[in-house]
Amino acid sequence: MKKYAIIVAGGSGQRMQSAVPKQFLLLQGKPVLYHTIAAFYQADATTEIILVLPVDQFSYWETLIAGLPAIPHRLVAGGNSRFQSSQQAIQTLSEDGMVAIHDGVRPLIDPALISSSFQAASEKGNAVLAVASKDSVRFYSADKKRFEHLNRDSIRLIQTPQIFSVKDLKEAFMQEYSDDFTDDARVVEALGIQINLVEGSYENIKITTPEDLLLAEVLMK
Ligand SMILES: Nc1ccn([C@@H]2O[C@H](COP(=O)(O)OP(=O)(O)OP(=O)(O)O)[C@@H](O)[C@H]2O)c(=O)n1
Ligand SMILES: C[C@](O)(CO)[C@H](O)COP(=O)(O)O
Repeated sequence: MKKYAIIVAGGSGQRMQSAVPKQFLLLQGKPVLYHTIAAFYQADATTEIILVLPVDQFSYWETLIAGLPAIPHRLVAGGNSRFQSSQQAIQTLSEDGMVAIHDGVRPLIDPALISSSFQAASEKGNAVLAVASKDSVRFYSADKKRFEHLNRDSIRLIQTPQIFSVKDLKEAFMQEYSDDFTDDARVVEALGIQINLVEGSYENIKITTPEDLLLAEVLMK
């Protein structure tokens, strides 16, 4: 089975507010993004890795990785939204197979979890990583105009990678954009396809705000 990994890193990192785009910040002396693609390469070196970056960051990225062990990958230009960034990469897929879409800023993904998730996706049609909430949860009731308690056992926090067939992704990303397309699973689900959640990892954090980088540095040791 042909495997692809689309690593989306086309965002602008507004919540991080760093001078250097967050995907290029260093963890253990290497760019966040390098750790991320290395995990997919380590999971299976035959996976075709597609890296989505803003086009004006292509040359900076090439400079950054020049002295590091080479990991084969190709670059695709990102779009204005995460949906568009995934879409641009999906349009370049030429063979049937399974595709893991993963946030470039989740560098702590475990290669073993990547492999087991590809296996789950090939058996069930798709696989989306998720973890239970460790905190109590409330949701806003627009009717009652207040936050109400929710049983946390009924909640899952969604992570990446999210793995689908090339066929389902190509069809899903022909749909018109909707505001609730906050992840690729929601786009595929909008076709009427059931999403198969698999156990993610609390270490698979997304580097979103400055304290996440400190945590990632500790977890990586
Ligand atoms: N137009 C976009 C927006 C986001 N992403 C990617 O989607 C992942 C998750 O998004 P997030 O953490 O929100 O990154 P940013 O959009 O960069 O951050 P922010 O929302 O704080 O601006 C990131 O790897 C980000 O680069 C992308 O490829 N293209
Ligand atoms: C895809 C994602 O990481 C799943 O948790 C998340 O939805 C990305 O959201 P963001 O607003 O782009 O950070």
